[in-house]
Amino acid sequence: MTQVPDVLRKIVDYKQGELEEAMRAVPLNEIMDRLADLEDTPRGFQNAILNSLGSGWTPIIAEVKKGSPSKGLIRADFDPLQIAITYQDNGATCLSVLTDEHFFMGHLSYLALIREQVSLPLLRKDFIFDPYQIYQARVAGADAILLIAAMLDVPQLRDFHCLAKELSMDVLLEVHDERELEMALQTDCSMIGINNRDLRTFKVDIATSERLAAQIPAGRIIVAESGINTRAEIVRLTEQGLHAFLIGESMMREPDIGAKLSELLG
Ligand SMILES: O=P(O)(O)OC[C@@H](O)[C@@H](O)c1c[nH]c2ccccc12
Repeated sequence: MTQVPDVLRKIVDYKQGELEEAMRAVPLNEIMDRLADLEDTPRGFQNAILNSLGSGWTPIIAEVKKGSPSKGLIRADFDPLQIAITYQDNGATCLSVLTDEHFFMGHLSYLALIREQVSLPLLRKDFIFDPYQIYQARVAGADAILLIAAMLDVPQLRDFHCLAKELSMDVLLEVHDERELEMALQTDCSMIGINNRDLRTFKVDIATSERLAAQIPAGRIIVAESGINTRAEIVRLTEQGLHAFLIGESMMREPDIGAKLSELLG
């Protein structure tokens, strides 16, 4: 992990401690028991995106996000369930739920809370570096997980993808530059997310999506992530080959979240 950006390094170091604590509180064998007791199967995250695409609907993965290290508190009146319902009522295809507590003000329990009343597929948005977190995601109610190329190596990406698939979850594999895209293309993850936010500087440039999308062979679903604010940007990115859009902040900042989502959908 020599090239891991500083922020990411800091986050992973912190989360290592959190993970050890979680494993003491709920050991893996207990998670496995819960897994065996699960009655519902995951909702197809990737399929939902394909279905939207097939019917000419812009696939938006709407993010339930209270804050972030770069922006601090984004939304003070934060009711994760109400936000998820609003996203569903206004045409989101999938939801992304931040489950990191310390840096993003999220919580693992939001997945189950939302899952009970909202039928859209849910992505666990977190920093995954251990198989325990993948089992934990499934038991908590996730239908898909995020894997970040900047903090993993190719064998880990392959193994974690495999494990997610065994648990019937989909994977969104996030890249930010050519080196990470190269890694992603060495796996058979079919959904690649291009993060427009540079984790070294926090600068956002949606041209990153356009540049990297052009280098992805046909057959993969390409998701533009971060910094998307307008319908015009979505239209432009669609013309450049982007298939789906992961959007948080620009909706979280609006008093009327549903109206903003409708505007983004065009
Ligand atoms: O709020 P934005 O700029 O619309 O971005 C959403 C999402 O892409 C961003 O939250 C994100 C992308 N990759 C991540 C990895 C971890 C935590 C968060 C993220």
